[in-house]
Amino acid sequence: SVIPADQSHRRQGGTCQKTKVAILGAGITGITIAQTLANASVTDFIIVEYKDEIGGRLHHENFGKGPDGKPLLVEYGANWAQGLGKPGGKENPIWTLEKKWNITNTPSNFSAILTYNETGEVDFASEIEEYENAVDRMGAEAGELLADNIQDRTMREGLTHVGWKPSQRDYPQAADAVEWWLYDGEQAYTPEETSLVFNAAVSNFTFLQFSDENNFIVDQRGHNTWLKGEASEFLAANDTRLRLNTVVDRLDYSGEGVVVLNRDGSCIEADYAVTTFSLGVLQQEDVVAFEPALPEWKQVAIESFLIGTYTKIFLQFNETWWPTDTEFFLYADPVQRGWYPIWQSLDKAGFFPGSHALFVTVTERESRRVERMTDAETQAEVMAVLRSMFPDVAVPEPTAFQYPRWGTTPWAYGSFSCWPAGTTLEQHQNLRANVGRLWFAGEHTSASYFGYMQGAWYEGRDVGNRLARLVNGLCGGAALGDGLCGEMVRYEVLHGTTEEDKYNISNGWDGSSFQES
Ligand SMILES: Cc1cc2nc3c(=O)[nH]c(=O)nc-3n(C[C@H](O)[C@H](O)[C@H](O)COP(=O)(O)OP(=O)(O)OC[C@H]3O[C@@H](n4cnc5c(N)ncnc54)[C@H](O)[C@@H]3O)c2cc1C
Repeated sequence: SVIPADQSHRRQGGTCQKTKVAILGAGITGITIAQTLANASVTDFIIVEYKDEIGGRLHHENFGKGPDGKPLLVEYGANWAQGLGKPGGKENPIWTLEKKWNITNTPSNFSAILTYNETGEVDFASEIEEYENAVDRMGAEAGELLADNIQDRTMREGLTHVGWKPSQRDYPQAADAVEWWLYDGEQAYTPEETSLVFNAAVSNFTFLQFSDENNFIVDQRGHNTWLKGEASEFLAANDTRLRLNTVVDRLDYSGEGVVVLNRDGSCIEADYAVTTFSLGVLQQEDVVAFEPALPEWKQVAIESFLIGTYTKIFLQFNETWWPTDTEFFLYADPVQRGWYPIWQSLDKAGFFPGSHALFVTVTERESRRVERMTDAETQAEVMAVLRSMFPDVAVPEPTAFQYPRWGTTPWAYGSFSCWPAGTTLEQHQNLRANVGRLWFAGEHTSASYFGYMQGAWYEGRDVGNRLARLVNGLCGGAALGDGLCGEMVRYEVLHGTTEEDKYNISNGWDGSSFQES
């Protein structure tokens, strides 16, 4: 029979360490929760982290050799501060922190782009303009759907409805490439798979509310430097409240608090626990076990939302043989949409001059495919594309070739979340809501900024504030979901938009499906 986590541990002779709040994960969300608690004088917390450092999906690796002979540090995870802010307007909190910790970065110029197909350079810049105009029209329509509580649609339908039909354009492959670059390349999913209302909204919150600027991080200390900086303001060096290299296996919330059982046999008994694990980790069967099993409304929410995979494939050469006066190269494959479409040169002023490096990005299905291939197999495909893009250049073999496999990384199982078509804000709220003393937070719980660093930061601050008020006994008589105090609202039964009496013959419904046989 299954022995409850805390008992099995006691039988091994251990005792659980007691704390008020167990923060599970030391990414942006976890560190921001701890900081918010510390600011509210709640210092009795423990942070448990799988990796050997703070940062989570702010994750870098060494690659090839930089001009100084040392390895180049490249970001496998978040690379752009997106939507910085306008003078006099609201600033993206992430941008504020990047500046505070002097993170080296450079503006990315998305209009510095050359376009290619299998025969070499071909100008299809007009497709970019056409797509961007369609997106403006689509955004206005999505706003009306939201305001009027009209049923959500897919992003594909939204684009079609305003006249963007890639397969009916003069050069469909080019239209596909442009659409992939500006949509899949941002959301890591296709327009067919994703929500019109909520993906239009997430784009507006970041790129209209803040600004449309994207700055690329090139800091050779690593992008996680700002987060480590923030942590250093409330954690001492070697602070025992930060447990690195510790994997959470099981969360038992059957009793008064939450028992966190770790793979190394240690355990923590907390008044409250908050998991900041990615949606990918939560969706994995048995990676983290919950005791008792999560309620139906929570499980359905976890199953409903999407975690995309976004793969940057890095290449380095002995020389820079590609044009140096641009930043991006967009490739329209004759057959396959999303086939090694967007290339970015790193050998540029402000990036890594003299590095002879560039990277190509793929998403979702193509990501899953390259993740299952060997480096050599992927390299052969990548080189074939480069050679068809640059037929007049004797393109040499790379001296270094490397890419992450986010879909199988055991502390992430994917890159960042996205909102599927066919669900509601209430369903998303169920992703956020606590289950008793077990809380949930992360970029995926952000309704307005999912997929972005700012989503993780805002959710961390919100849950940190709620937990601080609960621990400090400040939520007195607050009702469930009341403002910013106390537990979060949840929807145990999600109704569609169609009342039962509308399932009738005038709506084309064969009434017999609801009758007893
Ligand atoms: C490839 C890629 C590109 C991206 N590009 C951008 C970008 O350009 N701009 C942008 O704004 N955002 C970008 N993002 C998104 C951004 O990185 C995330 O939104 C943000 O970092 C998420 O922070 P988090 O704290 O919610 O989650 P995480 O960073 O995933 O933190 C969760 C932590 O939990 C830990 N953990 C997981 N399982 C366990 C376990 N069992 N036990 C203990 N610890 C565990 C993990 O190690 C991790 O440290 C990108 C992400 C990826 C992957």
